[in-house]
Amino acid sequence: MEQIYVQTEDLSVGYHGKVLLSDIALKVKKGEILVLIGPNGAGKSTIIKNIIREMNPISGNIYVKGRKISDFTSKEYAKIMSVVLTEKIKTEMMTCRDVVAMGRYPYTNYFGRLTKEDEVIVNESLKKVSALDIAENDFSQISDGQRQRIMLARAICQKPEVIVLDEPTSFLDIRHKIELLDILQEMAVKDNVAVIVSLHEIELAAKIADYVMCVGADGKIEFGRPEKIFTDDRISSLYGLIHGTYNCMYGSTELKKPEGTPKVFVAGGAGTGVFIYRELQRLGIAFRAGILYENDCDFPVAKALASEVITEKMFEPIGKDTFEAACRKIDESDYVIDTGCPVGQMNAMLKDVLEYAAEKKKIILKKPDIDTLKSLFTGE
Ligand SMILES: Nc1ncnc2c1ncn2[C@@H]1O[C@H](COP(=O)(O)OP(=O)(O)OP(=O)(O)O)[C@@H](O)[C@H]1O
Repeated sequence: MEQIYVQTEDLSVGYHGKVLLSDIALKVKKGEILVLIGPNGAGKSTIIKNIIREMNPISGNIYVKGRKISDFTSKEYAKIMSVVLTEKIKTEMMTCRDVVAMGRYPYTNYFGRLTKEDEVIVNESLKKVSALDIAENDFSQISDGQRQRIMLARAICQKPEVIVLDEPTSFLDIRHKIELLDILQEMAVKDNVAVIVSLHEIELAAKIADYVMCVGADGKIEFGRPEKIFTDDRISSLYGLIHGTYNCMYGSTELKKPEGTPKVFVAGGAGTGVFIYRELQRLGIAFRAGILYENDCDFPVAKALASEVITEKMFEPIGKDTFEAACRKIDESDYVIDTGCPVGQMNAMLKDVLEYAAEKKKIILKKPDIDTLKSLFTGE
């Protein structure tokens, strides 16, 4: 039977009696990953601090296994829940192995002595986060990313039923970010752990979340499946994106489009345009792009950066109307960039577009490198 593991009821959280967030309706089952996303200062850590009992709710309740969290003893809670926070823990003369072993304390005897089995678990946890090589290093003298992995190993070592992590990827390089997410996924799927994690990398959140909680700067909270939450408009308004755009499907960001009247037409497609569009953006040169299908991999970047995109319906040959629309835009341009898009039956008219540009004596740049564009448009 599916079991709701962590759940809130009429929960309000905040500081010094002042409510920061209210009506927090959160639930996670065993084997599920809940990801908290939202802008800086919205309150993700505050929710997490209430779940891990570092703070008390202003009102309402949090339940784990159907029991109010305030009813658990510290040792009971430590056996169920492990926590990975970003803040530095103070340690004196402790090796990384010692810190990881602290995760076994809820299970050790009064003197905190580790059994052989505990030691095996400590080793396995160090191995899981690829940290065996730094196991004997002084914990206070390792990098931020290494420290984050050691703290994860400590949490794994605890063999929890719930793991709560606040921005665990913030200091990790891409390899270790992926490893961390892989570990969380494995804990959820194989070990049936309930995972609650806050992330700033929304592209990663979209990949591992079973459920997402968006915490808005205005205190608005939304909870749902990733496919409902991750829409370009929602993410744009959640983070107040004004200097660029975010594409949920590809998990990519683009900076803002160049302003001004476009004098460049980029004839691209099949991924040949992306670097040209971005270079024009860096140079601040407004441009038009075409003729692209909306399912072309150049399209999302062109849509984000070009002043205008001439498109054709998916899976249709480029039609006469679209060709003529492109020609009109070429008339208004001084330069036409041929990005070298392969031409086949469907987009055969792209060749005609380039021929039209030649007839109209436009300056045609064929597969220009970035230095050529730079010297042409900036004189450098
Ligand atoms: N100890 C505190 N006392 C009073 N206000 C606090 C305290 N800690 C945090 N806040 C405030 O509570 C709000 C939410 O902070 P919180 O750390 O929960 O946000 P967050 O969503 O985790 O942000 P970030 O993404 O930047 O880590 C912020 O306005 C912050 O300034």
